[in-house]
Amino acid sequence: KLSTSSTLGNQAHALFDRFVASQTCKEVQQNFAELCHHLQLDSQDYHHFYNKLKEKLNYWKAKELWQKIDKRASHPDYEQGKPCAKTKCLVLGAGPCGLRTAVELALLGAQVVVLEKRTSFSRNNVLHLWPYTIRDLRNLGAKKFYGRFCSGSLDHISIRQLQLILLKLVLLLGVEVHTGVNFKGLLEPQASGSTGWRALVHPESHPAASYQFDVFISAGGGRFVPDGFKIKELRGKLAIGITANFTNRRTAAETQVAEISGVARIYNQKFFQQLHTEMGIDLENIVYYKDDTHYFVMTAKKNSLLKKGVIKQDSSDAEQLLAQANVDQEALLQYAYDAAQFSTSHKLPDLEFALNHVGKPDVAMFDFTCMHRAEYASLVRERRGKKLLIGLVGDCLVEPFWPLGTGIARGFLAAFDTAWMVRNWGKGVTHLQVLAERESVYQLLSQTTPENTSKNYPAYSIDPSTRYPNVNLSSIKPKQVRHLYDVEDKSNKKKVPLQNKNSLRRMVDLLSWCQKHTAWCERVQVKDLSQSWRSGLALCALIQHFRPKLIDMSSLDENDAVHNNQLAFDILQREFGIEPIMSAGDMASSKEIDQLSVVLYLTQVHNVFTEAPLPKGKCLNTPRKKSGMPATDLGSSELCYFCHQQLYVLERGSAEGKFFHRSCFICQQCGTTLRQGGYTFYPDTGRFYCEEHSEPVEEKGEEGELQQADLSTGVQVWTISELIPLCINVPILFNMLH
Ligand SMILES: NC(=O)C1=CN([C@@H]2O[C@H](COP(=O)(O)OP(=O)(O)OC[C@H]3O[C@@H](n4cnc5c(N)ncnc54)[C@H](OP(=O)(O)O)[C@@H]3O)[C@@H](O)[C@H]2O)C=CC1
Repeated sequence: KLSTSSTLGNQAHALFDRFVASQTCKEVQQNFAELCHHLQLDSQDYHHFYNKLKEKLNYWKAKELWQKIDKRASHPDYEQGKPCAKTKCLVLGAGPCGLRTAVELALLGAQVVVLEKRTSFSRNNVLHLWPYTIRDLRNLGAKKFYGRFCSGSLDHISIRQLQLILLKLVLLLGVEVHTGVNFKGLLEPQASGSTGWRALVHPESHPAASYQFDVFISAGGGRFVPDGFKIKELRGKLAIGITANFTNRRTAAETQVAEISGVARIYNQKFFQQLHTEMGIDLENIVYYKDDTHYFVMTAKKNSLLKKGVIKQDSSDAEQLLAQANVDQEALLQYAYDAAQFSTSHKLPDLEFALNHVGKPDVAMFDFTCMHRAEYASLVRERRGKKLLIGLVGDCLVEPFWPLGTGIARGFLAAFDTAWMVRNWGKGVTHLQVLAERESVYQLLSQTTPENTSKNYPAYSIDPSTRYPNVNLSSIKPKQVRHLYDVEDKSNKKKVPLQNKNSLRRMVDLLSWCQKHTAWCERVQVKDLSQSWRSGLALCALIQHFRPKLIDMSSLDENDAVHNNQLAFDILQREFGIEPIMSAGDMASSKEIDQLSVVLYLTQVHNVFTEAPLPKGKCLNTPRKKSGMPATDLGSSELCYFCHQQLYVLERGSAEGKFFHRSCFICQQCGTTLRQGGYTFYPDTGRFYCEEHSEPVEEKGEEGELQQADLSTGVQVWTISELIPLCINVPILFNMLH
């Protein structure tokens, strides 16, 4: 039903009101389309869209919003949309960070297309907002879109409400947003030179497939990192996060219950002790926020989860520990319910779980033991003379530890920094300078807190110097980021990254380290970093030297190389999470053992046993692309199980005895990236599915062809998981930041 203004005859005003008040992603899109239709506006005319809308909609409510947007758009940084007037951007992901970046890119004058695979915004979880984010969103008209936005002293918002606000805003700015579209990879410009960079999407026939762009922003969340980016794994002490959402009926009783903006164990020992004694629930911390739901996020101790039967069986491997099959869902619901009740003194009446996007009680348990951070934030790829700037924002840049409440603040900082980078790009700054400046700024991101960022919030802009005091935009020099420029050479072969000068030195160091710690075993003679490892005895000897309880070498037969290697691989994977370099069979029988693979593997072994990386450099892991490498005989198991392309150790994941590129490990039906312990495997067909698609669906026709096409486009894969043992003390960090 249209509101009163329509009865007065002004349908456009009513349509605008309806658009502003929309409460689902679908409603926003439909109401926007209707508004455009009614005003005869072409939403694809991105350059003039906003101004034409302003001209045609002479409505006081809209004008209030235009004032805010105009004020922002008049900032000198945007130069009235000139810097990026010729820039075309593709943003992957309509999470808060993708959408916030899209706003900035549109203000810079760029054409912006956003792709999002979900069709609804269904995340109840609530984000903590730093003061600058509240101000930023208010200045963009957040309160016009969502009246409750940060009223009083509130400093948080549910993810879905934030997405709704930003979606409305980007649409008004002429951004195209396509939901229900899955980004599958980048398509290089064609040989004929007739096309630029495009995206491979599903459904394949979607119009977004023909969009050509020169900037690609990946904001696909924690699980989506585009090819080419190195990822650091930050391994901390075991940290198990639980989120729970309960329906908020907004009754007087509910309104009165106080929020908990961060009760950390060392500050409120009595509370946690009582919780433990009375309920058997042992937590490190707990946060409670009210929004559309009553949202709780807590870090729980493993023992209490085991005692309460939430986790069925103990395991030293966090992934196994929290694998779906090892979690009793009912017990988890009870645990979260009890924690919520106790921490609010049982004052929330009729507590009922809110439902998540699949209609189940919205409670989830997450592993924060390992968190990921991209080693760099940007790169430039050039093919057939066409350059593409790629940037990461949001969780895929720095995965946040949710209870710390830093995620969205750092997410927005990165969105601004990325916009600044695109501005430089649009203004024709050389690609190495663009990258060097972006990386100089990125250095600061992980250390930012509300205390060490500028307090002059009104001055905040996309210019990093307005936000980071004393930032040095040229702390990284263009020559230091050459490796982030990925260009094919004239003979059309991919460039091989330069070998690190220190590599040789470090290989010698690694060899002597191995010799020193295997010298005790007469049966082992380490002469090199390849053939000497064939029998498996050298590896077993290393393990016995450092962890004598894990292995008994006296029982091993030198001639049973398969068994020895398997034993060593299993121990190192189980105890330290080091993935095998190849199958034990191939290690024993392949013609030549690849030295680089052995070096990379032993480097990880060295790091876990000494708890320090090799000196003189961070790691030996030189990223390699699939093509353009010197030919090495890596044996048959070195092909990816899924795409049959060559597979190097750093790209490798394994499950069910299969080896594959991590990026190829996707659900056969929906293409979602699969996680260890979060898939279903069908031995008969050899196929893997996500948990939602656990029934094998017969593939036929176009669907089947698409799967083939996805894999055969040969997007380069050189994502690297580097093991960096970092001791993150969660409660202490938590306290520092709250
Ligand atoms: N407190 C909490 O519980 C949570 C908080 N956050 C917070 O949200 C904030 C912002 O996160 P942000 O970085 O924007 O990421 P988000 O995860 O919010 O958004 C990314 C979006 O991109 C979609 N996507 C991923 N891969 C593809 C693809 N290949 N094609 C199309 N769409 C894709 C994702 O869908 P899908 O999700 O289906 O993969 C998701 O909707 C952070 O502050 C983070 O801390 C995020 C998650 C939970």
